[in-house]
Amino acid sequence: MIVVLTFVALLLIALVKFSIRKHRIMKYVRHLPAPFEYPVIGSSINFVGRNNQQILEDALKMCAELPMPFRLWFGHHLVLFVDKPEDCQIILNAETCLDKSFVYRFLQKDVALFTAPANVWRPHRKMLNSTFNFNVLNSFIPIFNEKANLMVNNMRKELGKKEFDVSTYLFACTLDMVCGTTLGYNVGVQCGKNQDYLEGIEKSLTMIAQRIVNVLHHFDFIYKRTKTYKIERQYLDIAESLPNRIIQSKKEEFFSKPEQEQHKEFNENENCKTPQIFIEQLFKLYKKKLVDDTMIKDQVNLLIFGGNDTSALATSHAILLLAMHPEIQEKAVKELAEVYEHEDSETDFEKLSRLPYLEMIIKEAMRLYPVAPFLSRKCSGDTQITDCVIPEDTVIILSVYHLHRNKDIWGANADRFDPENFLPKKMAKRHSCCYLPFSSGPRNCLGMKYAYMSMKTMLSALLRNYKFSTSLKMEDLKWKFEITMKLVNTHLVTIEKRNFKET
Ligand code: HEM
Repeated sequence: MIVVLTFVALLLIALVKFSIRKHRIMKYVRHLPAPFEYPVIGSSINFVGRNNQQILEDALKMCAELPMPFRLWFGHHLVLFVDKPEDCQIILNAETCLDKSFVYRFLQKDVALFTAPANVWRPHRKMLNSTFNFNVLNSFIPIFNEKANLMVNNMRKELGKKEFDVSTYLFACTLDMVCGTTLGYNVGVQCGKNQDYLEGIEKSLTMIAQRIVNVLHHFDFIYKRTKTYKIERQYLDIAESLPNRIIQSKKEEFFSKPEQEQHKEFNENENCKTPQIFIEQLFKLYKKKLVDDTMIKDQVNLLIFGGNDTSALATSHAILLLAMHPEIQEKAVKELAEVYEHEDSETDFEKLSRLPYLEMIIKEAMRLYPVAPFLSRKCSGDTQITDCVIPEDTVIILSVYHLHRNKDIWGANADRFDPENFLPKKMAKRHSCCYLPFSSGPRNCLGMKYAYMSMKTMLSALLRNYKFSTSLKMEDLKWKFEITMKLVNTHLVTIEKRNFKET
């Protein structure tokens, strides 16, 4: 009896506290549109029992129907959706919006750059910025070449066969690339090795996404008692044990080197041929006591997760769109023919920089199908945007998907695939925050330049060797939320050998 009474009393206190807080906060945002909501639980009930596809469809529909900014209550969280470039610019650059929202907690990497609270993130970002500078990236090109060539060779077995999911090749290739450049280790996924590692990464991201959309599972004391938690843990263990083992052995290798080599700083002016592996740069920071073991593990694991999933998806979308638009595919191949002598010529930085049309294709693919359709931040202090003051503690969702399809910005044909949208003269007239596939501001994607270089290397190798076709149409495509925006249909294409020299 006492237990029940205590529970009821605590519940009442919590409710009163919540009502006072809600009353205080609502005065800032009451004038904004909102979907239907129930007392106390707000709109969260609308998401209960919905799967990852329905959740994404519901969220996209809600954002299309309600003018932004709009507000909703998700349990005790006030959530504000925005999509105006001016608002995105304010939010992504505000000191008060540098923290990530509560959903990033479910990635369970509290000290990685991607998830860390602003005070932990700030010094780390400063230290890690240089680990992705131009010369370091340039040193990765031999790894990109090797892995992309392997993918082209592996894909040969699909010649003359029926439709296959091209993304399976791209996921294996980007994982080999990102492990090669991050860990300095050949995981050999494209050679059939460590398949469980790739599966572990994919499945754990799926499980984390399922947790995000299941409100009850947000509470650790409930979630940790579920079967889903045990399965997620198993996949995470698989996904992390390989990199953790490699980190350990690389660390021993690094610290057994002579002292002067450990301290050797990367010479930025050297045209380096040896890849500047990310983990070795972290060991140098470790030696200076600027990072510890947990940070190294979290940083590396999340970098591999993030770098692999995003680049593989964006490149798969680009291939699928090119398969749907043969005339654009041919135009891209014409550009490649002006830069490369043969279908198997190696790529280098100079060649990649002479492929503006290919870059416009990648940008257009990410405009229509942004890998991260929503970005989320937590407001740590009142922040003025165009239509309201965002109160402290609000969760902000930037709808990149709607920003990228806004007809006022992209014109009446915003839903069509047209790489010419990215002609410099057209982009010059648009707001600097009209396009956010890599976010913007101080917390933008650290790997943006890396991603463009790796995606261009993969696409240029594939398009020089194969002609892609598909029976899928843009209107057939169905999407689901799995941390990133994934294609339900899968990236089904057929390939024919391309006669590149005759292009
Ligand atoms: C097409 C490929 C990629 C896309 C679309 C992409 C997109 C993004 C986005 C949208 C963010 C911000 C997320 C947020 O604010 O919630 C981000 C952050 C980040 N990305 Fe990427 N990314 C890509 C590839 C990569 C690669 C290849 C790497 C590294 C090898 C990387 C490393 C990072 C890191 C470290 C952050 C956290 C930055 C910070 O908070 O300071 N990304 N990325």
